Amino acid sequence: MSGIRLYNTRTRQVEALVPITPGNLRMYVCGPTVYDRAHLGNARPVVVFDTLFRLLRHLHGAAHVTYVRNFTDVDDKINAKAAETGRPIREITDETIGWYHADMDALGALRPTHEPRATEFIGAMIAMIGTLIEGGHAYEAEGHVLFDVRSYPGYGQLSGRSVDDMIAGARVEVAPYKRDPMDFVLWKPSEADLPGWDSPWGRGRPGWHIECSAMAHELLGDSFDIHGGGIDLQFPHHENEVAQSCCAHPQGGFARIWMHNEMLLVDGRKMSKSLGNFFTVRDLLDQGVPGEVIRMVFLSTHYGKPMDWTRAKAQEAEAVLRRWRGLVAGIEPAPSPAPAVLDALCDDLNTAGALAALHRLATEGDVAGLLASARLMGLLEPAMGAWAEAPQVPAEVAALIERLIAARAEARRQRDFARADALRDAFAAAGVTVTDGPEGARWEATPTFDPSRLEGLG
Ligand SMILES: Nc1ncnc2c1ncn2[C@@H]1O[C@H](COP(=O)(O)OP(=O)(O)OP(=O)(O)O)[C@@H](O)[C@H]1O
Ligand SMILES: [Zn+2]
Repeated sequence: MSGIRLYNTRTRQVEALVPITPGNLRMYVCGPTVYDRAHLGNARPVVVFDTLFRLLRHLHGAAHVTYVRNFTDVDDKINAKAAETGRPIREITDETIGWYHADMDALGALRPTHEPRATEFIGAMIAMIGTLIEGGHAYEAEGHVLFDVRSYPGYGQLSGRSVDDMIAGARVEVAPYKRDPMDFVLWKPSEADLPGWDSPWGRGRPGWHIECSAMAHELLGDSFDIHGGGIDLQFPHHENEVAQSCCAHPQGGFARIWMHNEMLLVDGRKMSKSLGNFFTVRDLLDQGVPGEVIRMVFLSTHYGKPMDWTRAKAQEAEAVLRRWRGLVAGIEPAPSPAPAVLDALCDDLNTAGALAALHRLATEGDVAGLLASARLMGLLEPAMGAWAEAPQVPAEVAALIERLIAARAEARRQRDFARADALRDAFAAAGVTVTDGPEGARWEATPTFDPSRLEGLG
């Protein structure tokens, strides 16, 4: 086997992944800012880097791979949400992290080795900013600390632009306290009503970029193997991370390989909160699209290509997964994944090629190989298959269930609890779960579905 090759945004070529420290592969991926449900675009890097994480664990052993994905839990968008809702920040961030875990678990994403919260690493950020000031790479002005981009000759290398081009092309915030318009904030003052920590520069809070540099350094060291995130973060976020980390720890190289996933688009534009053209992962799950289907749709396009979400893609993925789940029922997985699947994944994470290889295994009847290989990609896991076992409900039975749910609601309104309870018991006997929610009751047929138990109730 040839080992993993990955496209490195920094060098603009495909390179072999050779661990910096044998037996200790390290990956950092920028995680979410936690103030709202993740939209489907936010899930793309999760699935992409989870698939890479699984491949690395397979090749190097689970104990030899460290994957860090942070939570940005100090940010002006979070402050705005707290001001708007009157809720405590910690309550908002805790709730959002809970949602994030539930939604990404549903996509079959493994939890990273470490999920640091930025607020737990403020000390490391302050120390790093201090080092940058001492080294002549940052300066204090009007309670702010700014990074001096002209002090780092490598600035712009990751995104392939010169500082002067960036100034011309980017919307940079001009502020009187900046020496250069490209200089960016490491630390900013906090008014009394905003979260703040004591620092040598007064009570304040960190800028977004220093959060990732400090957490990556604390958990992974001066140099590590892979840094990932969406291509929308390449500039300025990742360019700034490189500048901060390489200037504070010049003995290290920070990230060796930079990997960027392309965007999930809606009508040709990036799905994003600011454009308002988004739907959440939870929306799809609530509509009955299984997490495994969402994962398969992502895997069917190479991470380096833009893609969109369509109903047709979801239906196609669902049909394939249903067929494969039928084929592997009761089968033990082969001891190892098929070489063709591994080769495709090692080739710059060619997930579309790997899925094509899965199709060939299915056609050739190698179901044990299909199962082992699919599981390497986070598909056909037993825990994710409940949806595929759910029986198909004929339209007239579905209509009967809807009528009975309405009848139960009516019985409750009439305080006819005997009738309401009889209907509840009948649903249970028929293997239909009914969940009451804010938008009314939702129902689902379970594997023990037996519509005959509903006869004579309507
Ligand atoms: N449309 C998209 N397609 C793919 N990845 C995306 C998309 N939008 C955001 N991401 C990625 O999601 C991850 C989490 O980002 P974050 O929580 O900062 O959201 P965001 O970029 O602020 O989203 P938005 O732009 O909608 O506000 C990042 O790696 C980012 O690159
Ligand atoms: Zn980051």
